[in-house]
Amino acid sequence: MNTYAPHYEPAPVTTAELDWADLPTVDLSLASTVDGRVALSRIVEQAMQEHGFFYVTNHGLDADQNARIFDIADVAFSGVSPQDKETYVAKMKENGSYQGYKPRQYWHIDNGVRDQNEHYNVNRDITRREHPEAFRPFLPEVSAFTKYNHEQILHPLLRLFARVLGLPEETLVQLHNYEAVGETYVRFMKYYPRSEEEEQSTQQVWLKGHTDFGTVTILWSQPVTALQILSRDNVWRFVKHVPNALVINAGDALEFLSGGILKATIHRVVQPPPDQRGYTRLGVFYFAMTDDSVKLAPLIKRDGIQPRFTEENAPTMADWRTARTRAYGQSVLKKNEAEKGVEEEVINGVVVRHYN
Ligand SMILES: O=C(O)CCC(=O)C(=O)O
Ligand SMILES: [Fe+2]
Repeated sequence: MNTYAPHYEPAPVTTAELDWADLPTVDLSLASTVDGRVALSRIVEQAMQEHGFFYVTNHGLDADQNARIFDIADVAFSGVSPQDKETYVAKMKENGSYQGYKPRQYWHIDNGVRDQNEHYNVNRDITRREHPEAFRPFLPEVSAFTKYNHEQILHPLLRLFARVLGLPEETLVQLHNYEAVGETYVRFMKYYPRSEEEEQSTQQVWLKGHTDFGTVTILWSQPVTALQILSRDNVWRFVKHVPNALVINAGDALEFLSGGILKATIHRVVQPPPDQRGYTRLGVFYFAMTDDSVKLAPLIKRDGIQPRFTEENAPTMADWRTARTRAYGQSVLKKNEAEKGVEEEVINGVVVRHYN
């Protein structure tokens, strides 16, 4: 018998008419045959060129299993006392790691306004850290969920990305071992409604435009519309909720490994449309990174595309994620004089951009 968790009921789907990103869909049930993988890799290739994001459907978990994970996610916030959250806070500065709680208001957004979201981040090796007492009964399910994301979703996607790059199918899978030392983790994330003043001072931005640090991000679609991607025509477009689908994007590390062919797409979170304001927004993610020891040098080179690192100067996955985690939302960013709303910092010799 699974431990009881109160049901988290998300906001109803918005009826607002918005500028939606028209993202392609990868039906993962087709990945079991070679022909299927060839066809899907073409969809992935085009999706990555045109949008940098795509949906995944038929991943194998049903609507009830999906709802259960969101119920468990909410236990980390509604079911844990403020004192316990403090006890299990992440050592972002000391360790360059998000494992544990990222408290509300830890990040600076804009004009002195800080974020209104909290996370609970759990390494796929759930024994790496201790967990708040109220959350412990759910650890076996969380562990099964990370294993499922890793082996049944991440690995099949990495095989498709390898095909897109013209590499042997297992090339990227071999860099993402479930058992190896590395940061790949599940993030539970809850956003809280903000004051009118906070909305105005940040021009409705809840989470600045950024790229993810790792290789692949698996976002479990949820109904509160607020995620936007920066389209290739430089317009921010909303990602529409698709029930029980996944929203997939590449992060910095996959961009580096692919020699710049698979781009880490910039995305941000903004205030939801009027009919969804006043609700909390609960998210579930699987942030994949390579094993810590992997050097993020290009696996392939293509004419006309300049890789960000060479074999000599590439950081390891551990170097990159710890540097990014220490700096994110904390470092003083420099305004880019030429481009409005763009701020920059330099990490491992690479300019990292942030967008308002
Ligand atoms: O909340 C979302 O939809 C996206 C969050 C995000 O981009 C992140 O945590 O990196
Ligand atoms: Fe992100």
